[in-house]
Amino acid sequence: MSNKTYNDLLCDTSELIVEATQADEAVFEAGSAERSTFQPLLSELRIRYTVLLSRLDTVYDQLLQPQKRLIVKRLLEACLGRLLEIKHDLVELHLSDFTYDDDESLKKLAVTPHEAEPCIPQYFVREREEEIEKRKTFITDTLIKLGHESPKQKPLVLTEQQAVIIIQSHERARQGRLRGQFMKEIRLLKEKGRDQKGEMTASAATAIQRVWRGFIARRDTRKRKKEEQLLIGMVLPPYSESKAVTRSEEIKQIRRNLQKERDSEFQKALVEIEEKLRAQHEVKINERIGDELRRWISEYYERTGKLPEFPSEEAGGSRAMYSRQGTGVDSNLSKSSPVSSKDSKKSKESKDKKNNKSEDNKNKHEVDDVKNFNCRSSCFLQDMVNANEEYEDIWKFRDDEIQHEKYDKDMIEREKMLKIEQEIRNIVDELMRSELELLQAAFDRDRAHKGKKSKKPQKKVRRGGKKSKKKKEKDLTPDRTTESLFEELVTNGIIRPYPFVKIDDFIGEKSYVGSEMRNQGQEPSPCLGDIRQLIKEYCILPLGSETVRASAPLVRSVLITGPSGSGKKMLVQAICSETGAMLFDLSPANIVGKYPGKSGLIMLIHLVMKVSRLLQPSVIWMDDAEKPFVKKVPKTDKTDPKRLKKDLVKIIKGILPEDRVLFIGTSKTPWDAEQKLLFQCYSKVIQIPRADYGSISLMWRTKLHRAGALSPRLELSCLSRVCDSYTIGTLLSALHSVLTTKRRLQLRVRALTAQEIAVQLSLLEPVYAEQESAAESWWLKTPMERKRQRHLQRLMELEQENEERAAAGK
Ligand SMILES: Nc1ncnc2c1ncn2[C@@H]1O[C@H](COP(=O)(O)OP(=O)(O)OP(=O)(O)O)[C@@H](O)[C@H]1O
Repeated sequence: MSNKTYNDLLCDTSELIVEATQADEAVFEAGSAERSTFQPLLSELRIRYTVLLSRLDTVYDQLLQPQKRLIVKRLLEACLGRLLEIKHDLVELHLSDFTYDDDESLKKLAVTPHEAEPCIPQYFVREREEEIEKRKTFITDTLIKLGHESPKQKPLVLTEQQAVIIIQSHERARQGRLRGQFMKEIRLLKEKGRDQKGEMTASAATAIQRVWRGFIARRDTRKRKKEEQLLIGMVLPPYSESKAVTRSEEIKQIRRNLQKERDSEFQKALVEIEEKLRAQHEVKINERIGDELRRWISEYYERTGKLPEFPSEEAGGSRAMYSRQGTGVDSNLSKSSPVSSKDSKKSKESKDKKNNKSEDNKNKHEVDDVKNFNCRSSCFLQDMVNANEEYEDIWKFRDDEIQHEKYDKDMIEREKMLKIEQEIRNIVDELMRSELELLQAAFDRDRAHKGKKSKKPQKKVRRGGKKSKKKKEKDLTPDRTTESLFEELVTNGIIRPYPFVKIDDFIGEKSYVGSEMRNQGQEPSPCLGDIRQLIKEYCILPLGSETVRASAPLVRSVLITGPSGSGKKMLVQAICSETGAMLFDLSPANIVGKYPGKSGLIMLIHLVMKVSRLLQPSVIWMDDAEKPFVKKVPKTDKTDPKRLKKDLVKIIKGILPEDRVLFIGTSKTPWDAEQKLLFQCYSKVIQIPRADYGSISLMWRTKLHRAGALSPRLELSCLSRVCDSYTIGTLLSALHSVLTTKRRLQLRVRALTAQEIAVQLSLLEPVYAEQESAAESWWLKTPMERKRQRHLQRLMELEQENEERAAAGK
């Protein structure tokens, strides 16, 4: 696709951003309202931002102009951040982590449920490709050095003679088989000839013709039927990448390479233009600012009879001094965002409410809290509006096709001039400050006053005081390089390599009736597709971007639970792969015998916390997460699982918003743990539910199609029905045992049947009803679920009270 395609797409997206942000601001203006009012509004906004995210991702991935890309990235990150904020608002609204899309909103925006699932921006990994590759190679090399991992198998290298011998032997075998077949046919013919005495008659020729024509006609009909079924989507096309898709991927890659070229040209130009401008203007600007300032100070002195106070650099320097003494308040400073002004109003309202202590009002507040909802203020909305306005002002109506999407020199010059002027102003300000101090001292001496203390040192002390409040962790390894710490953790098996898994490979349908059920007052059970979306929203999207992680609602730790084979490990690997994260394995079984003793444990925790920050984004993973908190350790367990019991909370609480570090626990039997301690550690709990019919059916269709084993003879719906108590992992292992190499070769002549898989499945373990009911009753004890139940109960009580009051009034 061409530059024009992506520029047009960006233009359209910009218009959609205006629509979305206006709708968003309207929601903020609504203030506090009933919970039911917010549901469709927030759901619609979530879908809008999801669509925007995927459009902006496409544009950012393919756009060439480097300066335009900077704005697109700002838009992309703001959109991502706002999407996460809305998600957390929806969670607060429903008091459930699962947020089902409103049917009406989907229809209104003409979006399918699949499109309403957020995509993972490609830049998360693409912009760090080299770094990720280097780290992977480092891990593999270290492991090979230690003899843990066998080196990759080298491709088979043959001499010409060896190759000829292999081809010859295969060719001779083929000829032999052909000759054998030929001889067999001759023998059969001879035998037939012996039986049928007499010559072939004309009726025999007709019989042959009839059979042959029938065969041809049936074959053509079958072919036409298949084509028609393919056209209307009743049958899936054979699993092979189409040429058009391959070609479009190639073109995309060419554009990405071109993008890199444009970017390096841009970076080079930034340096060159800055140097040139400095050489031309530095001295002149220096003199101009100096003269201006001196003139202004002397005028001020003449007007007021005293010397002005010079603001510090953080307070804006001489620019702030002009605006403060001149027109009054700086217009920029006074301009506050609609969102924040709303907030201040809201906070004023809430303060007023607090002051009112009458009994009636107290009651009303409680009712308000239960029935009403208030959206949290946004850190991203204003930035998105600003970036979009900037795009509209600078780029929307410009035709860059002529310049082949190269950097804009004038823009760089303007920006660099501003930067240089600011830098010089800071230097001149510093000079002026000392000149003013000298003048003030001389002035005071003249008037026989004691010199006033300047404010600057005082401020310094205060600021220093503030900083010292922050507790600094003791660095136990101050003299070691990151590389040596990295190597140590790899050697000890704490940092582990992981296979590349895409989150979209986690197969599952979404719940299509979720929103409808909620409207009817029932709580729907999520499907596997909803779990995939939740993992994206809580784990992948915040971890991938530094800006988003710093300002979006913080999720420090997640507990993923589910029976064996439900895909817990797969999800952890997908989180790491999609964000290019380092995987630290703190599973009890993995740390047995490593870093022994109390001091060893302190060192282990220190290393994990330090290196995970240095190599961020990082995922700290603990399998069998319930084990540190079990009440009684079985005697057969030699792993000392309680080693980390006391320190886990410390590790998790030590993750700050600016650290792109996520703690993930996975567990098969979370109910074995002491619940209070478990929930102290994990702020979010994701339980993988029993595989639903839709997800199982989708999984069979996808996997069998890929294996080339899908045929009309295979009863897919029957097969999906009998699989309903197995996890996807178990189903896949059954398929794997059925589809041996020999069976694969037979597929063309003997199609796979559901029975074959079902027989294999009967040998494997399903998820037993006891385990399912244990999981269900445990789920009711999770903090979010408890909160939801309390809320529902309070709502019912209030309704009852109202009814009673109404009855008493009558
Ligand atoms: N929804 C799914 N879509 C595709 N593959 C899946 C899905 N769920 C599980 N799998 C596959 O099933 C296999 C087992 O999954 P995994 O090892 O992640 O399960 P687990 O829950 O960690 O099991 P355990 O608790 O026994 O360690 C993996 O090959 C994984 O790819």
